[in-house]
Amino acid sequence: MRDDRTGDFGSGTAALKAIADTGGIVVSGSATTGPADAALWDRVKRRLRSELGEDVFQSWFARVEFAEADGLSVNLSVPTRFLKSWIQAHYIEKLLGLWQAEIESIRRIELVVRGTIRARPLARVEPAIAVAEPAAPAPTLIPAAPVVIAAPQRVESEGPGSPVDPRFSFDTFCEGAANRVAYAAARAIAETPSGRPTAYNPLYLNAGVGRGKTHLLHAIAQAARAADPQRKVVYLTAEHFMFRFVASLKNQSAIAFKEGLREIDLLLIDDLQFLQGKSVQQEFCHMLNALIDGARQVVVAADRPAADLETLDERVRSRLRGGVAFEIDAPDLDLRRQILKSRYRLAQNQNAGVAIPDTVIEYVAQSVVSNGRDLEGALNRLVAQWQFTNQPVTMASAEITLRDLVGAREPRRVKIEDIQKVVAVHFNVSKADLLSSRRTRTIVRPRQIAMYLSKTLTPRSLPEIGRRFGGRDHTTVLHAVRKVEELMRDDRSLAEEVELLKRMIDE
Ligand SMILES: Nc1ncnc2c1ncn2[C@@H]1O[C@H](COP(=O)(O)OP(=O)(O)OP(=O)(O)O)[C@@H](O)[C@H]1O
Repeated sequence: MRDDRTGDFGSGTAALKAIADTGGIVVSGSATTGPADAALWDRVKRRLRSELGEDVFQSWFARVEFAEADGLSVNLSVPTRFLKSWIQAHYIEKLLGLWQAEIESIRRIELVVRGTIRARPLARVEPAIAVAEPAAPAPTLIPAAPVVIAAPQRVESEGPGSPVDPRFSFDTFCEGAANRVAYAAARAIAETPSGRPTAYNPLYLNAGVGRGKTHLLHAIAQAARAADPQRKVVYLTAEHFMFRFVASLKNQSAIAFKEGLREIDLLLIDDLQFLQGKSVQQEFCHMLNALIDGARQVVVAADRPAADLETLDERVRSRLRGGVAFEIDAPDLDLRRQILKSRYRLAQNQNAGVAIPDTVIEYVAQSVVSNGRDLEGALNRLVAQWQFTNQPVTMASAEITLRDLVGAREPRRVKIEDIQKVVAVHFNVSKADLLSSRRTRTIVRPRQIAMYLSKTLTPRSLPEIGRRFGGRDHTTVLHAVRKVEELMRDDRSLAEEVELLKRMIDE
């Protein structure tokens, strides 16, 4: 903690000096914090800034805070796991060196993620960290109404139906392994003329939240009406059905209500799990029987299999069991990519100039694995971040914005084989190419990146990494590591690509 100018220890740093003078043995208390330590940290930051440049400093260190220090270690706190692993991988030696210039006895820099921030409502977006602003602005509050992708334009369906959202069409529905059968059945129903119900009657769609049940029902309703405007198509949520039924009893129009329902050609019932009440369920059962027996098509969607709808009348359940049930699974990676890309195209049409790098879209696809709604929510947040901060969306800022959707996960032990596999697939080369002595550019760069990742993600030594890459010398590995670091400093998109690879390896 010597003052650069005087060579003396600054005033107020007595505690740390005492520790340093005892060769790292803590004299009193296990750690010290105070204005003097903050001054030391300021000095380390000044050095970082001048050695790394303002841009790099702002990207990675502007939100790092000094927590505490003892004679052996310095604890710094960072806002995210991402930042922790980034600094750990790239700057830990530099930090250690700078701290040792202040206190010789320091042996370790500990990075701690600050208290996990509670899940925020979708409307709140934190500022990006990877921006060259002098200080991070306060969180920006986005108006609660959806501003990014236009709000649904609801239109009333004919007769007793619930509103249908024109955006939820077959054109905007992405098909994948998780929903292929349900999608095919939905299309067949929409295209089959009235009076000739399909083999799936009733069709029962079961899926966890946000997996596209409502979207498919709305798509069927719209496509069926477009194919035959005379066809009586009604989309109804179970709640809407209950509301209409109870209201009709009250105003003594129950008979007209029941007759109206029985004339339907195609009935689509959503969220059946919410159907409550004995008389409502009885009426529902009568309607189901009348329609199916009268060769009309019925489609029902719920968030669980019919057998698990415990509050549902056994007669309704049994009638549903007489049809065909399909489940929509959680989207796999390919479907997640499709959904994101289609939503991103929509967002681009509605927000001129919005730019989210491919690597960030891929990051979202890899890390938000739950359902279509969360994917949409993630994309909305990124577009909102871009709108409200006026800063480009980067991998680092996306990680912060989406941290509660992505969910915390302990890093797992990475193997060199995993790295070679992921890098080979990503660059479309074979693992044998990576280990070979071929020196074509298309192989050399992936090989260097794989070596760099092996050095930063595993505890393996340079000679060991060299051995695992076809028996190369440790100096070759060192050269590769330095080369990739140098390239990443000048080429942000390469840096993001490498960051993406890290995440894929950590999957
Ligand atoms: N395969 C998909 N293709 C395109 N968009 C999808 C797909 N799956 C889900 N989505 C989108 O995700 C959001 C949620 O879907 P939807 O409302 O249909 O889910 P749900 O299964 O009805 O969920 P819940 O039971 O919570 O109502 C919608 O905006 C929808 O467009």
